[in-house]
Amino acid sequence: MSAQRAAGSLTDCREMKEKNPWHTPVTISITVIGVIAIVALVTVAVLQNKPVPQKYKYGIVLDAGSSHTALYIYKWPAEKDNNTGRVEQEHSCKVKGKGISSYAETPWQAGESLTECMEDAVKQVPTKRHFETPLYLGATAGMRLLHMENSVASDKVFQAVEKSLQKFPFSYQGARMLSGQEEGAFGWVTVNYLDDRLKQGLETTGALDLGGASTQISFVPKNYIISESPSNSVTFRLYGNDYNLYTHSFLCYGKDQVLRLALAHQTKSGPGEIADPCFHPGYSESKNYSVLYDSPCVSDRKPQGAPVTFHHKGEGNFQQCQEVVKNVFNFTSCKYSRCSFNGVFQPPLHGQFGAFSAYYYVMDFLNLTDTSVPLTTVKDKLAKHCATPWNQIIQQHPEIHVKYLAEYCFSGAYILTLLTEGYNFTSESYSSIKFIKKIKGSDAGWTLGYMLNLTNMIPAEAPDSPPLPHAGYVSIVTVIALLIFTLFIIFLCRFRPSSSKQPQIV
Ligand SMILES: O=P(O)(O)OP(=O)(O)OP(=O)(O)OC[C@H]1O[C@@H](n2cnc3c(O)ncnc32)[C@H](O)[C@@H]1O
Ligand SMILES: [Ca+2]
Repeated sequence: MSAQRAAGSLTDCREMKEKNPWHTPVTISITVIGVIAIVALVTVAVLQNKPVPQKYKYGIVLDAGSSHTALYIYKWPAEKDNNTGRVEQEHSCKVKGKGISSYAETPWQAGESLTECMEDAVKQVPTKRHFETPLYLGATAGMRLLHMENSVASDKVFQAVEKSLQKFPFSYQGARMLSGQEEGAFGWVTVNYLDDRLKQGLETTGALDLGGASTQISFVPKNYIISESPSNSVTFRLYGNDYNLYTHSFLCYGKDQVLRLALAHQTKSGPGEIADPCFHPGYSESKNYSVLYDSPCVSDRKPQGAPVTFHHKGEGNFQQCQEVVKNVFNFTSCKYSRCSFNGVFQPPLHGQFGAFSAYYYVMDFLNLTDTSVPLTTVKDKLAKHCATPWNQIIQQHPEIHVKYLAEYCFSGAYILTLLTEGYNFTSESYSSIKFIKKIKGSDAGWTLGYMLNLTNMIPAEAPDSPPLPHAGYVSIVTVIALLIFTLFIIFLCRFRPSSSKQPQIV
């Protein structure tokens, strides 16, 4: 039946065409107008929704660390700063010289030291964006120690830095000291933001940061209540998910301060010579007692009647070095259900970890960033490195700073002891640590998390579902246009204007 009807209507259409050829002026005009209208509709839709060249906004953060200062420039799409655009690192600049806390006696030099990188930033950020680009400086453990030692001196350093930064055309937002808790938490935010774990609500990665003067551990424990030590708990609501983060910063447990602690332990009785298992055989340097003890981390341990200098000699014995390093930890007291060291609460480790800063520098130099290598092999490799004569080490690595070269054996031993004895990583869980420097082109560290927080760039609630993507939009408009076109042709075919039929009937 339906086939007959279809055949019938085809015949009708043919008959009509024979009687009323399609090329009458009216039909041609209507068809041309229809086609033009549809082409115009599709063109406008495509052009209107075509991605325009991206414009960016910028933000600058200065990381005033204990050993040095670094400047980071971040950028994000200008139209999407309502929490949907991705923030990424555009540029970084390493300030020449030491950290700002080292200018306690000449504070103006702390401000001066930042000039070169700031001038670089002026060139990197497009001029028309300068005035709206926020500029932050955050100081970490070096300034915390200076503040403890001499708060007047630390205030003067901040004033000098502030004066220097305000001279630049950016939107200066202040220079301040971060608490250890903030440093740990923002490092965790950075790592998980860059990995897209927060937006997607995926299981988060813990963050391990090893600086020169302090070290941080931050992770979300599994089914473990942190409330027994509220100072270690930070709660966040990000993209609609709640996070209860454990974080702790150990002041004086950065790699430079621990080296002082370890040396101080070996110079208890103030000898003129120290045979140090953590330095290479053949290493021999004359060092100053007052320089070694010039830090609140060790100042109370200075031996009475010590000579002015001591002779620091390398022995190159990894096992003995580990024993020396263990002495800087206190494992005896713990008033909580469980502790890491020095009586600090720590819940059981959970999940994957990203280890950055000195963790990366040291393990990268030692070729030990591959954590699929068993811990025993790591220790064997480190033992070999420590036993290598100093003159051979210098010859093999002429391009590396001698101070760093001399300390890799010690630093490697410290890192392994901190991870295993300090934080309780086992041979199995050690493989859950990834030694990282950058994630998708941005440096791992607290600065990005700090800026995201201060600019409210991570919303507490998940943003509304994104609008239709460009391709989807164009496809839908094209399909609708084709449908209209088809209906139009059918209409032309079947319902011709009666005025053109009339004369034929007559
Ligand atoms: O977090 P704080 O404690 O304030 O310190 P920082 O921010 O200055 O610390 P960094 O992470 O920059 O560096 C950590 C340590 O690594 C050292 N360091 C930097 N680059 C290194 C490299 O290439 N090899 C070895 N050590 C390096 C540096 O001197 C510090 O002692
Ligand atoms: Ca740091």
